[in-house]
Amino acid sequence: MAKFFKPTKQLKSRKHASAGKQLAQFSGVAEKYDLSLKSIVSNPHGKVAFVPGLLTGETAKIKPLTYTDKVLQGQIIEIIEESEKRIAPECEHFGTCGGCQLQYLANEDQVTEKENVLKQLMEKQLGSIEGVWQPAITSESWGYRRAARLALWWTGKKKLTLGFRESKSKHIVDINSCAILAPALEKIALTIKPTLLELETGQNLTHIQLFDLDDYQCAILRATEVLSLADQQRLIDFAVGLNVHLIVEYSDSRYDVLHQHTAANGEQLHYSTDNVKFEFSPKDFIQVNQAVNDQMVQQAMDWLKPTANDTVLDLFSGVGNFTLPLAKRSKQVIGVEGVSNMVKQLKHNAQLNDLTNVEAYQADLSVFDEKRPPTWLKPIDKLLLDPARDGALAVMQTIPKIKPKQILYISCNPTTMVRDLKILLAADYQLKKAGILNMFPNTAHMEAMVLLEK
Ligand SMILES: C[S@@+](CC[C@H](N)C(=O)[O-])C[C@H]1O[C@@H](n2cnc3c(N)ncnc32)[C@H](O)[C@@H]1O
Repeated sequence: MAKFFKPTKQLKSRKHASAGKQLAQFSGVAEKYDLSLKSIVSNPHGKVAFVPGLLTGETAKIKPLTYTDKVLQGQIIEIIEESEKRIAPECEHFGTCGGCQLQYLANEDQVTEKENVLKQLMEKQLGSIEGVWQPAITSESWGYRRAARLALWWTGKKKLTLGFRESKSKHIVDINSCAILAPALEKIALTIKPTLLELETGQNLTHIQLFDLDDYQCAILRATEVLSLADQQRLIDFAVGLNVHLIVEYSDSRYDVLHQHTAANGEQLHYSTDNVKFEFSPKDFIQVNQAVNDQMVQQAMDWLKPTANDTVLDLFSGVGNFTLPLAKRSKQVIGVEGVSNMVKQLKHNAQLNDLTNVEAYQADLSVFDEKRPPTWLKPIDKLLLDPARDGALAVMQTIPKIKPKQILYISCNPTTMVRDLKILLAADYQLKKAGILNMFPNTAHMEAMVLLEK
């Protein structure tokens, strides 16, 4: 049968809508959540209406923003009937700042709702998950971020906005508080501003990166041009006052340590988990919620149970967050990571912790060439993979070649995780355990850990 090209209807832009082609406002009931915890709301337009900020069961007056034939994205005008689960947001920047959008739900309710949507997705796509579900890994809902990057936006020599992006905008919210940061980092972010405003060459500064390390805090100011000597002295005075390890890093990667914290001792940035020390550079990926990371690594070891006879493959290994705890318990561990600096860092971290049974490879795991199998591809006993949001579709092709008895999949995107798990189930693996990790409380981000066995 001939197929005819049918143009799809474009999303109506806000501009278009405000020009008179807007769908009528309506009152609707929030019926259930989607994967990003937006509510799906009943509506008279015959579309699936997604509305953020609404709890299941609530009735609200909704303004349609954009729509296609089937889907409508709406905005709350007024909540008519509130859920008893709704709580007052704690942060004064709620609604403007792009972060922490779920703070109208208590932490335990956020966890329950995230679990519910993931369970429903897995049951729908993968079949029964009876007996598989495990308790969630959680942390305090505030003060959990041990690393953060804040923007500095100058609109004149003496006008500085310091904070995070506004929701759906490039503008920066000028923060007076940020309860999501570890308290020591919040203190630096808030107290450095008056010093920055005193600088004569302050407009050279574009960002501040903050790290709450095992034994001290580090601030890295990103600069486009060298700061004047007088400004460097002002920053040194600030860093000495707060005892912060302070670095200015320039666009060409040169950097000056303006104040050396005594605990820094010329070392790199570092964190510890499972009695392993991990050094990293500011550009490397690290897990930002230490409490969840500590539990996540322990649970990975408990579920995968590496033994002294096992060869384990750790894909998307970063600087070795799972590789090195695995190496402490296994015969051999192979770590594979795409960013070559992180591969170097992983090798360095293995040495730093006297682990001699680690091999580390750089590879792009989003491609798999059947004709040129990579050097890291060899038979193994167990596989751990912790991909980025795209998941690990290409890696699925390697599974029949390496034949792991067990696979531990850690995910930050349920959609790609379920897509990949379907392939593993079709290859005769069975789901044994699954649960969520609430790595980012007060946000809709969802992480999960799943164990499969042949
Ligand atoms: C979610 S992080 C996990 C890192 C590490 N397992 C940890 O816990 O810190 C995902 C890692 O995958 C790496 N990565 C992303 N895409 C990749 C690709 N196509 N090939 C190889 N590595 C990739 C990233 O650089 C990052 O280090």
